Amino acid sequence: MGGDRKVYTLAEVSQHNHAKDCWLVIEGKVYNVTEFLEDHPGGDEVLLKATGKNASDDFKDVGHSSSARAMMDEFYVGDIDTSTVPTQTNYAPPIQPHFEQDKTSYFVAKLLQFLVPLLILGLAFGVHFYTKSSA
Ligand code: HEM
Repeated sequence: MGGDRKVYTLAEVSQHNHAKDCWLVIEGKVYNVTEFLEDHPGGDEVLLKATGKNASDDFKDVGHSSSARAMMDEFYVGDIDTSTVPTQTNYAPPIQPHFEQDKTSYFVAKLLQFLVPLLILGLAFGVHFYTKSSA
């Protein structure tokens, strides 16, 4: 709100990280919640811990009400330069390489585990009958 809509870097916002001067970054916007710390139903501690980073997920995880969202306008001081925020909220599922790999070698190993004892058995029988008939 107000006349000067500013774009801040995360480094700038991060300076305001204590009880007497507390700024938050939520969904691309910068909020000065210093005056709100004492009144926040979730307490000042969580807000102070959410400074210096993208607090969008923290904010969303709580499931804030629409009236909580409406209150935010009051504290809005500007926007964040998103290029200065290291981790975006886009969630990338972890890659599990050992499950995605080619399964051929695993299959061959299983096949051998099954065939080798059979081969040995067959060989033993073969030798047994061969030696018997030739004796
Ligand atoms: C400008 C930003 C924020 C505003 C205006 C705000 C406002 C509120 C309001 C009005 C409530 C009461 C419940 C509701 O209406 O949803 C609430 C609860 C809560 N808030 Fe926030 N909040 C803000 C940011 C945050 C952040 C960044 C966090 C987490 C790091 C947080 C954590 C919580 C928690 C844990 C509660 C639950 C309290 C309880 O149910 O006991 N809030 N907030």
